[in-house]
Amino acid sequence: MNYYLVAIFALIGYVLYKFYIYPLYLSPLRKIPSPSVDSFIFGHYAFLNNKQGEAFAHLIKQYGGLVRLHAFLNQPQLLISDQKLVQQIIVTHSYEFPSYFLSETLVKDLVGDEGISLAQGDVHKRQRKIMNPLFTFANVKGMLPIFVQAGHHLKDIWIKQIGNKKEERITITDLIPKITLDIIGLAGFNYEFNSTTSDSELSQAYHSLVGLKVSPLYVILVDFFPFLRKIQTSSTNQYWDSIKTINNISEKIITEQKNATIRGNNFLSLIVNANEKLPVYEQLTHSELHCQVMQLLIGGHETTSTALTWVLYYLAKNPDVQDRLRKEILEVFIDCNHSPTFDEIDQLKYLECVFKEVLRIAPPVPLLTRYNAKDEVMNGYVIPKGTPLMIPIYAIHHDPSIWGDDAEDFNPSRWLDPEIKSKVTSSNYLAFSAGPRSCLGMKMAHLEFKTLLL
Ligand code: HEM
Repeated sequence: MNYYLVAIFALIGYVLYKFYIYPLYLSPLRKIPSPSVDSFIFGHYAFLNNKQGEAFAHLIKQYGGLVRLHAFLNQPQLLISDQKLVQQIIVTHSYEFPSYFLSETLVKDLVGDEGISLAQGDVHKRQRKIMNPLFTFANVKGMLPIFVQAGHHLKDIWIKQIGNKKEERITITDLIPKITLDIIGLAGFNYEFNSTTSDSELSQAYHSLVGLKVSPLYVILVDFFPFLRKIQTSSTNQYWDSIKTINNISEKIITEQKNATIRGNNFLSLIVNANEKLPVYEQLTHSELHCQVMQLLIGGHETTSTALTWVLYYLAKNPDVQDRLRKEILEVFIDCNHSPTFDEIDQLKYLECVFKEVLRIAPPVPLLTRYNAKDEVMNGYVIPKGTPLMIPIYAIHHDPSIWGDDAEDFNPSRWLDPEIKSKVTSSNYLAFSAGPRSCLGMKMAHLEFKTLLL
């Protein structure tokens, strides 16, 4: 009996030490400024769960560029907005700060564990060396007809909705993700989702996967207890069925591209072509290629769709910006039926400002997460290896010390202001991140966004 009691006390003592005493009173991180912890179990989670971007902005203002926060069971994390540290983490010493995922298990299920965003160190360098030269404007220019056609399609559907039903309001949030999914299908791997008219098998599987409602607690617990995903429920069945369908179709797409005698100008074809010319030890393996399909699908459509949705919101709220943009576009495109060329789109300087401004005020990726692979010293504090590090893009993009007192306003003209231009760096404008892990599809997003707005 006494042994049981000792065991129970030892367990309670261990839990108290690991999840309360050590993180809050003994860890070297305790010296870093932090708001008081309001929940023994959830740390700062309740506070951060609500409007996270604004909560981070508030913390930075109050505590500075390096702030300690506590996640579930008080596990410490750092919020880093100090520009020198941001530069070190994502640009100069990027490979010493690998990506951190709240649930690596779920991410691996979803995109596979060999795609570029999960690859680390030398594997990432090798994958990036192959893929980087393919995501250029030269290749993206060839995709312009896909963007133009998608833009016309979107316009036709909206005109029909407004015209027939005489509606004053139409819902735009349903259609934009469908259009960007269709675009990445064609530009990414010559696959027709046709998601505005009918749901293809892949589109159904993809939507059923991303539409799954998963509680944040489940996301955390699944890394500790991966078997939770194997318990048969309607949600886990839907989860595995969708993953299986996506994997089967990705496999079919890759096999088709590999066997094709004439290859197109989509990213997968370009990758397969480049890959074949490399010595075997440098090539992407079959399963690495397989993972890139899901990678492009996820990276390449949710983000652009979010940016397009926000820009339409801000244009609706700011008719003066809308008028100025329309005027600029009409000056270049006198004939509405003329198909825009890359050079014409490139002339539209105010459109460029609108693009940059919407990604500043509403960045589709509002937070970058990393951890330090070895012990570090940051601003004089010792950071034990393995500490989760968060770079709050949204909060940095709303910092008045960089963007001025109107940081909260949608003001594309700020990008014409030489003072603001001189302050913008790769450590404070992070819509596409920066350094070796910066967005691979930035140029595509750029041209796709602008073409759809025309
Ligand atoms: C407005 C649109 C987009 C935004 C704001 C955006 C933003 C980002 C950001 C911030 C990252 C870095 C993530 C991190 O380090 O954790 C990233 C990575 C990535 N993006 Fe994008 N993205 C966009 C569109 C696209 C498109 C269209 C594609 C594909 C065609 C794409 C493919 C990727 C890939 C493959 C990575 C991983 C790169 C690596 O780890 O080396 N993105 N994106």
